[in-house]
Amino acid sequence: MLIVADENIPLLDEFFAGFGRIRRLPGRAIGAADVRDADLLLVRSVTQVDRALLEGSKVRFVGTCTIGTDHLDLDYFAEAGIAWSSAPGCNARGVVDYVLGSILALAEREGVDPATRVYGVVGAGQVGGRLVDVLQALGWQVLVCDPPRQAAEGGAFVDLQRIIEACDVISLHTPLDASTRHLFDARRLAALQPGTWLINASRGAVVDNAALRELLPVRRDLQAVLDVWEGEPQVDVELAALCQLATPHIAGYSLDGKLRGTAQIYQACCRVLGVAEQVSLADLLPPPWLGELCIDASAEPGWLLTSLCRAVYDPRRDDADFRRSLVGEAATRCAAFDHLRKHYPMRREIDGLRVGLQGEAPQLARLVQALGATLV
Ligand SMILES: NC(=O)c1ccc[n+]([C@@H]2O[C@H](COP(=O)([O-])OP(=O)(O)OC[C@H]3O[C@@H](n4cnc5c(N)ncnc54)[C@H](O)[C@@H]3O)[C@@H](O)[C@H]2O)c1
Ligand SMILES: O=C(O)[C@H](O)[C@H](O)COP(=O)(O)O
Repeated sequence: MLIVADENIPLLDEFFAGFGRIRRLPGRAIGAADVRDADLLLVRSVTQVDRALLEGSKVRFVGTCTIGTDHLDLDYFAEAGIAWSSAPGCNARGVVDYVLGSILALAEREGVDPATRVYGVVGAGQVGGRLVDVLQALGWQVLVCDPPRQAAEGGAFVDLQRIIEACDVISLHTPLDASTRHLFDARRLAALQPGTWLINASRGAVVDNAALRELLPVRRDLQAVLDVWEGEPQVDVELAALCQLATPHIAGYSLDGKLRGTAQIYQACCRVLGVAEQVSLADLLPPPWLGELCIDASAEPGWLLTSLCRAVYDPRRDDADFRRSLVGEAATRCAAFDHLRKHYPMRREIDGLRVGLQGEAPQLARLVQALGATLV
């Protein structure tokens, strides 16, 4: 069996060598000739997988080690009888850590207490749903907009207009499809309330990038955080310069999230091929560099919040690395975008962090648990 795989999928050998020969290629360069004799195709978000790539090939299973599926032509897969799987939720916690880190960075810069802001989460699935849980567990006020879930479940959802009118911080977590492309268009962007923080770690085109670039210089009160960009790996350099935080699509790039993505596709592959799973992610995850912290009961809650989040992840380093790369010709910048992602530094998720409290401190204990760290 021949497996064609994006070379940036971690643990390819550990999970897939048992199935056959692996042909590794840069994801953006995978072409029809490369996959013609392949049985399995394993990709990340940068490979468009459609009729043009697959017609005439032997491929019978496509796995994307990502949450997003907007690079897959699912209608064509159905028509051609090609099985497929994504990795739902694999890196959702990493994105939550990114959003929390961004909120804390902006709060520090602006001199505001994040607990006093009203949060709006647009899209409450794997990522947005986890974010809502954390914000609510912290005791912060959150409004949630998710029309498909509202239609299916009823309950306490609000519409987008209310999010725009009532929220100080708006975080976007919808899939990219025809209904969400430019969900935040020029009109909605202009309607943002004074001082709004807008965070997009979903897909670039959920926000009209050109409209945001036009708006930010005249609305200096708005603060934008962008992890995703229309036309990646090309990035609108002017827009990036106007953002408070700008990063190269790494919000979900925790090691745990990436390895989980590979493991989920391996499991899907085993189901499709009708073979028993032989490899377990638990045996392959290395221990975190930071395993345990000991906190005194006298600690101030705001300090603990920031310290725990930043001990795990602080997006300001990714922002700094990305800004340094935004120089030179477009081709150089595109290469730098991919380079930063390919050589992303080690980052773990907060649930691998054990926190000991010395003394009685119920408020601190609740905070540790709200963040998802393990209280010991
Ligand atoms: N930046 C990153 O590194 C990164 C990492 C992971 C996921 N993502 C992206 O984040 C997004 C969310 O991922 P997810 O796993 O939570 O997806 P999901 O499918 O689990 O959840 C998406 C939610 O959005 C809702 N939704 C759909 N249309 C909507 C609309 N018009 N308005 C409001 N809500 C709407 C859906 O009902 C669903 O509940 C996707 O675009 C995904 O590709 C980015
Ligand atoms: O959809 C996802 O899971 C994320 O956007 C993920 O971080 C994409 O990573 P990539 O496949 O581009 O390496």
